[in-house]
Amino acid sequence: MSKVAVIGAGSWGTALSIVLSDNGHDVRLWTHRKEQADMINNQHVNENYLKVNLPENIKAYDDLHSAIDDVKAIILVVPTKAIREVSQQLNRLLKKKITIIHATKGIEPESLKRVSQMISEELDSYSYEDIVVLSGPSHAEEVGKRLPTTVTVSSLDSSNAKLAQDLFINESFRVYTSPDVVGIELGGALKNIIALGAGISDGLGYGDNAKAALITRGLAEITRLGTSLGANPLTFLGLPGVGDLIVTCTSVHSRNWRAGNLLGKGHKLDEVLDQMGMVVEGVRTAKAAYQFAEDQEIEMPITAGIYQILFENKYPREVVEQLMSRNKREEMDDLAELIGGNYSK
Ligand SMILES: NC(=O)C1=CN([C@@H]2O[C@H](COP(=O)(O)OP(=O)(O)OC[C@H]3O[C@@H](n4cnc5c(N)ncnc54)[C@H](OP(=O)(O)O)[C@@H]3O)[C@@H](O)[C@H]2O)C=CC1
Ligand SMILES: O=C(CO)COP(=O)(O)O
Repeated sequence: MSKVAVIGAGSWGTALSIVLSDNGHDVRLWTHRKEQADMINNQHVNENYLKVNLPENIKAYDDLHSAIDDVKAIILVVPTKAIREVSQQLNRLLKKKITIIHATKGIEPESLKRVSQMISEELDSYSYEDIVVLSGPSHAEEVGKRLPTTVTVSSLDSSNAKLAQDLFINESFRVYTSPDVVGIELGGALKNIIALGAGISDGLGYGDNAKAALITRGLAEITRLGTSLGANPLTFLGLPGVGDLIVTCTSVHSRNWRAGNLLGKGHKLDEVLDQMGMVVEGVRTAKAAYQFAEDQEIEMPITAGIYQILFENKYPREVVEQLMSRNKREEMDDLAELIGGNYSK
């Protein structure tokens, strides 16, 4: 078994540490807060982030240098906005090339860069091909209780993806591989926008019909943007696409759904984000996707509506009216366009 470092001691970093510990690995969980490291080491809990008891072979560190010393792999799980800063810290410390797996779901607003691009830009001796992404329908709250979960790992270097698969796979955590890094990262990031929308819809008191429509038409938008950036459309029908979209739009565990739900009930964005205490990635991702879609003239009406609610103080009900009164369309034309084909009647 191997020494592995999990960088980021939030809910997802903690849950992934449990999987790795169950697989017999020597897990070093890094946090930038000393008091949190002390709590994990002395009481074996990480109470603000995951309400479970932690195995004793998860050791917390607040010193990054010691955390990554002699490890076989680094799992990077900080929010997207911290990825560059933490990668820069790693860059100063890394003495040799170690496999890096990230499990972060977001994109950078100004550049629309994906997480693997950001990481490889900050690490001198790494290229984009070296980074692995892990994504799929996987709430930390369920993984922490060892409930059955499936995810996908991907890297342009398939040996890195296989290494990640072997590190994580067990009887309650099934790991697939895929070659489509772009699709997997974009699926994981963009579903958070639609989950905000599903939460808003529930907060407004709408029903399952509205949510099913958001999921389905949301998937069409994700696929449209994703394929324009080189993703394989099939990926969006898999675990990192429709799978993650379903779980995030329908689960009370979802931070994005919960934030959306409060917005739908009339709370202001700042107040909602203060209340959450955990990262709500969909907010920054909505800004990134909206700006890109505008620049590239990609049709993303749900994303545009959510952007207006988040950043232009538009009332959610007005956005729903706007979406429901769009021009009449043929659904099959849209669907065919998503896979690059033409539908002829
Ligand atoms: N939670 C989940 O179920 C899942 C989450 N993800 C993704 O994983 C990523 C992390 O999410 P999650 O664990 O939920 O987030 P949380 O908000 O639970 O935790 C984030 C952690 O990162 C730390 N952090 C934030 N900024 C920095 C920084 N600059 N330097 C060091 N540490 C920092 C936080 O520290 P502090 O305590 O100081 O805030 C906290 O420990 C997100 O991209 C999310 O989308 C993916 C799948 C499932
Ligand atoms: O990505 C996730 C589940 O797969 C977690 O989503 P939330 O950040 O909305 O909780």
